[in-house]
Amino acid sequence: MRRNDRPQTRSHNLTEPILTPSARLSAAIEILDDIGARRRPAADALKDWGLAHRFAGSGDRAAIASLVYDGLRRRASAAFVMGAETGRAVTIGMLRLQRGLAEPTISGLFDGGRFAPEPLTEDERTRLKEGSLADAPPEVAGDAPAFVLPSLEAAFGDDLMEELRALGRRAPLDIRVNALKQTREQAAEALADLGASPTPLSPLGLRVPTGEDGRGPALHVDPLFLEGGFEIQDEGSQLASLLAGVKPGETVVDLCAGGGGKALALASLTGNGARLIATDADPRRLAPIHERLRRSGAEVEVRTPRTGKARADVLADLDGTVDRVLVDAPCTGTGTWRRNPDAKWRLRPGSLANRIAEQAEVLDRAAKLVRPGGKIVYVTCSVLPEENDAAVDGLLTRSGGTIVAVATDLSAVPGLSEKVRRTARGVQMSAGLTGTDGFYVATMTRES
Ligand SMILES: C[S@@+](CC[C@H](N)C(=O)[O-])C[C@H]1O[C@@H](n2cnc3c(N)ncnc32)[C@H](O)[C@@H]1O
Repeated sequence: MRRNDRPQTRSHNLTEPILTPSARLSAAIEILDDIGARRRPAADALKDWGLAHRFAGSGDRAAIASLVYDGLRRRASAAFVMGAETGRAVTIGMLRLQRGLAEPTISGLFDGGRFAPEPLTEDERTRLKEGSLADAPPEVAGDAPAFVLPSLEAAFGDDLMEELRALGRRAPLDIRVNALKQTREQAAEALADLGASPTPLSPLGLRVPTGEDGRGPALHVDPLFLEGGFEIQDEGSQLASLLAGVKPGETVVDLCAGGGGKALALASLTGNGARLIATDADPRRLAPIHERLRRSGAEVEVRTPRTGKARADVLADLDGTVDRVLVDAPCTGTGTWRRNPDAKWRLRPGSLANRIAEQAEVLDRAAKLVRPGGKIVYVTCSVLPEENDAAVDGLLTRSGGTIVAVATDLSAVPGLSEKVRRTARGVQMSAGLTGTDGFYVATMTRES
């Protein structure tokens, strides 16, 4: 159905703004202070602010969220330039570093009027004019937690600063066209009024332009989305699905299926030609998959564990028989900092250690499922070698030689081979090199 033949329920359908740009800045400052003082997730702080300010329109809320997330993207560097870690300092520094506003424009917004932030002080003006990151340490200039810097250096080498800067930018808004419903060209035509254009690497992807403040159209209420014509999925996640190399006729287990992003992609890629079985340790994470399957026409057998510990039972009949096991592992998500900047400041050494233990657990489970000659495809959205090559090495060692690493076939994605970073065991996508989230993919096979 062509777009203009049917009711239009989408586009930038946010309510008229009620707050002035200055009042939105005051709100963002308040929320950033709340996040800092109570160490709470940004989403919770934004929700609470919205509940306490019900008069604000959805357009206001979206703009304030965009300011808060931009502030989090540049939290360390903005604080360095402004010489303070308050919500106000981070917001002012962010307006210059992230949004490229000059001091007079920022001064104009901080006019001290009703609901506006207090006027800039002399010190703030000077810092805005003269402040620089030239003397900032890499973790500050690159806005990353200091404790993961050695891992990031190991991952990126000489490209460290370029990659950190790329991770500090906003992510593009990408969708994966559902090939079970239409071609990419047909979807692009249907979404032409949004300006959707092909993604650089994924043959299934379309990129939807966003506004100056990073806000995009409300795709989740788009008629084509509601008909199952596309899913919102970063290009890197689409590429990881393609690199899984699933072929029609195979029996495939998606061991960490979560809400089903990759399971849906695999069904679409194979034209429902593979036997796909999806499960997850957490039934709540799996729950959205049912509605997504209905919408998309994807055929996936979902096996829901009664509790986390019961998941082994739901797959017990498949041990030693599976052609391909996709392990889209729980990870720190360091490769997704562009879209989830809150996560980098919430990351702790303990949470990294927990994810590494979970990765070993799921890989061991995958090793039991795969048949001799079958493949395990290990995927993370992390750029930390501890969660990537080291996790693969761990399984190879524990398997006593029965599981071996093989090259990941990149031929499904023209142009990727020249762009992607090769590691000892797999391939690493990154914001700097492939322009995607930082997905890692490694392939292993069972020899006997
Ligand atoms: C990266 S997310 C999966 C995302 C999903 N594949 C997608 O594309 O939308 C990782 C998932 O692993 C699950 N998980 C964690 N430990 C697990 C385990 N031991 N066995 C199976 N799943 C596990 C988590 O509940 C989480 O949903």
